[in-house]
Amino acid sequence: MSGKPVCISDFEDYAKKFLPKSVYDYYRSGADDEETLADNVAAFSRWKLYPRVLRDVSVMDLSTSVLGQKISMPICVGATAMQRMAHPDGEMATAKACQAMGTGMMLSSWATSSIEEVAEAAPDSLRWLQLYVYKDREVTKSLVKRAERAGYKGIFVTVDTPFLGRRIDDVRNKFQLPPHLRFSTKFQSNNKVPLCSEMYVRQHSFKC
Ligand SMILES: Cc1cc2nc3c(=O)[nH]c(=O)nc-3n(C[C@H](O)[C@H](O)[C@H](O)COP(=O)(O)O)c2cc1C
Repeated sequence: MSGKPVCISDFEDYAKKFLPKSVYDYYRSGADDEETLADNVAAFSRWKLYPRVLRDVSVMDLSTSVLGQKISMPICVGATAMQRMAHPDGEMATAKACQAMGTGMMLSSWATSSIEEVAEAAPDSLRWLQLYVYKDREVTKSLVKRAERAGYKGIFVTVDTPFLGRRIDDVRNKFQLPPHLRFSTKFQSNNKVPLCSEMYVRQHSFKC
């Protein structure tokens, strides 16, 4: 790659060159044999955009709405943990970019910038909070309250992590959050990837 990255594979090459190996591996890798990761990539490549010719494209509008909020295009940023490992501005920079582009961002429960820092950095951005349901319901409640106070417009409850998938690269690298960073939810006392089975509800159902 020469010059600035222009497509996703360029960004992957760029990240591989500049990030510490364990950080790059965390962002890149999937669980076990990475079959689901490969399936997801294949699924995206099955989407085709059909060109339509002889249409008036002098004015183009990709805007749509999600959960009642207008966004400039049908693309938002999903929850992705520990963004300050890649850049000191981390999640705050992502929120600013989403604000500039007029689209939404979901802040991870494993963010390295706090709910309030992200809101302050991009006050006009459309923000949601991704939430794991903690066994300690007071912890869960306080996260929801903080998000509400900081102007987040919704909560996305993640229920697929009562156990974390075994990411082989992370096991090999003994991955943990670099010592200069902290999990911003403050409910994690060390830099190890949260022990989901200890902290989070495992009997997710409509009855729990
Ligand atoms: C590096 C990385 C970190 C992620 N962190 C979170 C997270 O903290 N919380 C969460 O609910 N999902 C997390 N996800 C899952 C994504 O939000 C998303 O659901 C998943 O990557 C599938 O979407 P995709 O096919 O567009 O990548 C993460 C994914 C990646 C690749």
